Amino acid sequence: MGDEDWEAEIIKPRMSSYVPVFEKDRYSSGANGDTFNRTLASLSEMDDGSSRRDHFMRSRFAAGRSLGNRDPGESNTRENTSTVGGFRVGRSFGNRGFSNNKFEEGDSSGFWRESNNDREDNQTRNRGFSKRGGCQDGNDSEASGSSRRGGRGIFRGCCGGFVLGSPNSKYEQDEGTQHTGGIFGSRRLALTGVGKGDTYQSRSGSGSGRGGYKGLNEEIITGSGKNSWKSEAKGGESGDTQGPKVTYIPPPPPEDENSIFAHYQTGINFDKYDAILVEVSGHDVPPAILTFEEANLCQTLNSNIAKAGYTKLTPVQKYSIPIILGGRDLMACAQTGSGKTAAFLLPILAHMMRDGVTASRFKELQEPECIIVAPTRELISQIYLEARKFSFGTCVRAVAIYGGTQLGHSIRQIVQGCNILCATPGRLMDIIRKEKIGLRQVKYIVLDEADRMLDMGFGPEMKKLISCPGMPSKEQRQTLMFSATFPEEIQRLAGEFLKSDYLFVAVGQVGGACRDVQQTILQVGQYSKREKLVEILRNIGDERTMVFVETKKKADFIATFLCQEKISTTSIHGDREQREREQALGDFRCGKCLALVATSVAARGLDIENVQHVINFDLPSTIDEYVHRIGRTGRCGNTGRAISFFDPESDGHLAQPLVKVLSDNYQGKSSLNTARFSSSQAPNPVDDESWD
Ligand SMILES: Nc1ncnc2c1ncn2[C@@H]1O[C@H](COP(=O)(O)OP(=O)(O)OP(=O)(O)O)[C@@H](O)[C@H]1O
Repeated sequence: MGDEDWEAEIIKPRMSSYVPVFEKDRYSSGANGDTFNRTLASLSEMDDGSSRRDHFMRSRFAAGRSLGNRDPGESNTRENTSTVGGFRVGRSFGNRGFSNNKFEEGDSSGFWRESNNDREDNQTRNRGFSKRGGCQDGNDSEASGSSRRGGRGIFRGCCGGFVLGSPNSKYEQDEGTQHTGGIFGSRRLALTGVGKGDTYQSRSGSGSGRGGYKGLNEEIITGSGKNSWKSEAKGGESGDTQGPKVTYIPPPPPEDENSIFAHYQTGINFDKYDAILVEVSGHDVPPAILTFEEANLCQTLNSNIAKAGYTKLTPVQKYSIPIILGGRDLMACAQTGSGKTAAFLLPILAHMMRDGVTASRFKELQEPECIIVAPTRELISQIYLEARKFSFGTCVRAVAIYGGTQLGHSIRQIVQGCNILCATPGRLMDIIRKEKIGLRQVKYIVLDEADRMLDMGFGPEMKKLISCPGMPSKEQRQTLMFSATFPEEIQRLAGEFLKSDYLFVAVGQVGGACRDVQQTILQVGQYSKREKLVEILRNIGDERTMVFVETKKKADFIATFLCQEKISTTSIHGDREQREREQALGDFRCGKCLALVATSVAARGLDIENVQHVINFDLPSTIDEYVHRIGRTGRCGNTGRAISFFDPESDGHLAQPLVKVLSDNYQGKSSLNTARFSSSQAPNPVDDESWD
């Protein structure tokens, strides 16, 4: 594609922008609280197209909020409170050029064009494959569809290598779908070659599988590792109906204080959070706090905060904590890695301490006061660990329940006492349906990554949850929704779930990428991606990298490929057993594997120390997903890098929003919240994934 073609591509109006409703008297604030009046970010500064879109989106937003019995016109008069600071504009677009976010090679498209000779490329690959050896012909039938998982045992015996049933070009096209026999045949090899021992074994004592793949005496009795929330919701794990029965019991997390409070350091840009503009929309906004002391938390909480290494609030915490302490419903949107979890956990815990809840294993029915729902098992697990950390030494007990683990284990965890229930949607509904918990005491519902849950089709389940028998009405409970992106559907949901006087906190640019992540886009054709990936990973050396691909099969394939290239790699995706997923994360966290190949299942929320790089081997189908993925690096003031392979053939629809995200990050506009990119027009990215 020539430059002209490229430009033609990027100006195609494929995505719409979004502006939350901040109209008159808008004033904004930096997270450090000095105030100034600011006129509405001038829409006229924007091009006509975006102004029109923004106008459109504002109407949508107003409509969404009116669902909660609001006067439909109210959104336009909604008070907006903020303080100032404004974005530090120091990342000068002019002076530093693209030093923070790179469009390499500076052609008019701004994208770096890799020299790309497909024929040469294919030849190279041919050589590569034959050199690697281990390639076997055919036998695709073993790989096919539903029999694949049952076939793991068969493949276990394979000695690895790729199965090639076709020339490379065909193979490349099919790698995600056709040759799983080869992929799974080589899975064991992949991780065996990589792992220097099996961390899982040492944790669980079960399974002889190497490097995360299913061991011979694997406990899981399932025809599928894919225990989607849907199957669970139908009783899939309960044993009541047909479906896989999962017996995996996750190893308990370490209980010593050092492990509970283990944390990584905030980065050099942590203090720059203060310069981020914060907007609060709604009436009677409580003033932001500037220090933890101002939150007036009890001594134990303060001590836990100190032990966790938190000395200073992040912007989302400065605003959200007083709002939640004030009993208000909240929707908060803040950049990835900026401390949203503590922003909701701390005030909830403070209330619980004040109200005096006590977990007791002697209660006949456990009735949690707080339910936290998030879309993925790993994220729930992480939130649970945070809850356990902050509630350390208190009478509050947090419990995590999620799919892919034995239902009985979840129930046993609950009956030992449960004040804060952290759950994936499928498992939660299963437990509720089985009447293993009572809902009458629920005072707080937190929907983390709420937009993702909607994307995944959890909307009806979320609605079911709030209308379950016994669940206090929204007037009787506090409902909190958090995310780093903010599509319009979520605003509609907010109208249903939240009280009509809820507050909306937007930190930085809604839907914007974390500014501490240097973004690079490389134009790489499908057939050159693997070579490019290896080249980059070799240059990266010892630094931890997450590689995102589009499909589960491709994740295995690429992980295997990298292992064969002697790059220690593991993979995580929805077709892996939960045990395998946890082992993969564990291996990556502890540095045993330097690369983690993942599908979007790992795009959200995961907080892994020292992930210095994210590589989008395949770009996701939506810009929101892109923002979440690259947010796995550059967390908590640390810097990170994201490199994305852009294939004009398949990623054309992302060109325009990518350009916008990158240029917004550069410019450090003070006109924040002026745009975001709707994911609604893009295909749903979750088809290939299971999320419970
Ligand atoms: N005030 C603070 N001081 C120091 N560290 C903090 C503070 N707040 C949060 N952190 C740490 O920053 C990291 C990121 O926090 P968290 O996972 O809550 O971010 P997030 O905003 O939820 O990210 P994402 O959007 O990706 O889910 C965590 O390791 C957390 O412990």
